[in-house]
Amino acid sequence: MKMEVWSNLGSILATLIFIRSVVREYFPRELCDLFSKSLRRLLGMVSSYISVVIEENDGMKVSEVYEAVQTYLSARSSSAAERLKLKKPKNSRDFTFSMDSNQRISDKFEDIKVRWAFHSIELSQKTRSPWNPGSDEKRYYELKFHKKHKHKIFSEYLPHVITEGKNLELRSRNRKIYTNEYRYWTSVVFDHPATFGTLALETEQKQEILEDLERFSKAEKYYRQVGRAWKRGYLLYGPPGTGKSSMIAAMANFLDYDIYDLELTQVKNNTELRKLLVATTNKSIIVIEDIDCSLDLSDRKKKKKPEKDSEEKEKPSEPSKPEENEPKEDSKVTLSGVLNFTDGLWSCCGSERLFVFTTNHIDRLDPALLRSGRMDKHILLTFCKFGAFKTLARNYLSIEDHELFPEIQDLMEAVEMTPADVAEHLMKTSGNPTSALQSLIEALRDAKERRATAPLNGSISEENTSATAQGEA
Ligand SMILES: Nc1ncnc2c1ncn2[C@@H]1O[C@H](COP(=O)(O)OP(=O)(O)OP(=O)(O)O)[C@@H](O)[C@H]1O
Ligand SMILES: [Mg+2]
Repeated sequence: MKMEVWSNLGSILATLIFIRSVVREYFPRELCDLFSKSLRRLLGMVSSYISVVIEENDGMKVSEVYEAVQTYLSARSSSAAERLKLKKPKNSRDFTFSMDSNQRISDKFEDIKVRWAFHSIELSQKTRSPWNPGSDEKRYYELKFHKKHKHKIFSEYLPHVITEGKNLELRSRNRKIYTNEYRYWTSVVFDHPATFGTLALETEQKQEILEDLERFSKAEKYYRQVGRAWKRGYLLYGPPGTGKSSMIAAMANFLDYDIYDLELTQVKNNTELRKLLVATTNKSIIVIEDIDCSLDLSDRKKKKKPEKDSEEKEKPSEPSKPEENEPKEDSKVTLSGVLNFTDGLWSCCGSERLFVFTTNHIDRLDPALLRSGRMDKHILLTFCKFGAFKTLARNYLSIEDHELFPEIQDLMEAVEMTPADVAEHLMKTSGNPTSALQSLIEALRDAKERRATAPLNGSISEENTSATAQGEA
């Protein structure tokens, strides 16, 4: 009896599905949709399984969810599916597998078993999407699971699939460095070799920065819990050649983030700046190098206070709120525009982003940029100390120790030399560490001598010498 009911039901459903395909071919779209809806409702009533469909097209672009599901499943399908498609996406380092049409694979989440299927349907001229008339196929993934797991699938499994898929995508693609040309970002593959291993820093400072970055990258829940956008600001400051740009590259390599190198002088006004921000992706470092040079802070201050007598002009201007200084017309990038970019409501339109500003002159920055909470971490990169020198010696000369090290250590305590200049000496004679170290010692001795002969109140200018006496730079 039971068998009979099922077989009758089966033939009714088969008939309905057949009718639907006929309706699709010959009747208006509205009627097809209505019929499909009713059919789905009927199927839902008799089946204890639920199907979720994830379509490729989401209006005018490929759906992000579809892409994440595709990547997630491609990692699983290489072992589970019977027929696969092999491809190498444009932005990817590796070959990837994807399911072929009508292939199915199963997946397990905790103790729940689900089934995925991939479908590709040829579209007739009539049924092509108006958004994408060039596409002659409709592609979608179908997820099937038991009704009783509905809540867990929607609240935990699907978010897990999407996050995992996006992470896999990020890991397999080539990282990029973007720069802005007027209103748009253009990119090239980012393949900078700097890492925290090659960066010459005192061990404690390096450890602190690494821990900070690691904590940030794992703190999504924490940021949500405390009601803050998941972003962090770093201000790297110090003399030229101390490793600010190298550190940004090392950060990107450590976190596996893209870099957006924002050239503020190319941005017309605050509105363009906001558009550029909105166009950046998550998991990225947004960099403004030499912030003191990119933003004409002094000019803004002059604008605010029209006329002063000569005595007043000598005095340093009072720090003031950036909003007060904004020019009336939206004609250029202002400090408040930059602060809104990093801090304002728009800054939370993405997540997992670092904002890194660099400067050689922290004293020239507007206090509004420096106030606590704005740039979360201020990092001073300075002259090479012995700990940092040992990293350079290891990298450039492949040595851990040398009889000349004690003399170098003494000299470095008395003389300031940037890591860039130390590296120059170490590169001079490849394959002969002793003569490279001797060349460095000579330069350090020269600097020490200059300090001894320099007038007491005179300082050796940064521009004229690469190594200066401690405390006089
Ligand atoms: N701390 C460092 N560790 C390793 N290499 C360094 C370090 N600092 C500088 N260098 C070397 O010196 C070169 C210049 O360094 P970098 O461009 O990072 O300096 P910077 O602080 O950004 O200078 P600027 O202020 O002029 O932009 C790099 O190519 C790098 O090889
Ligand atoms: Mg630099």
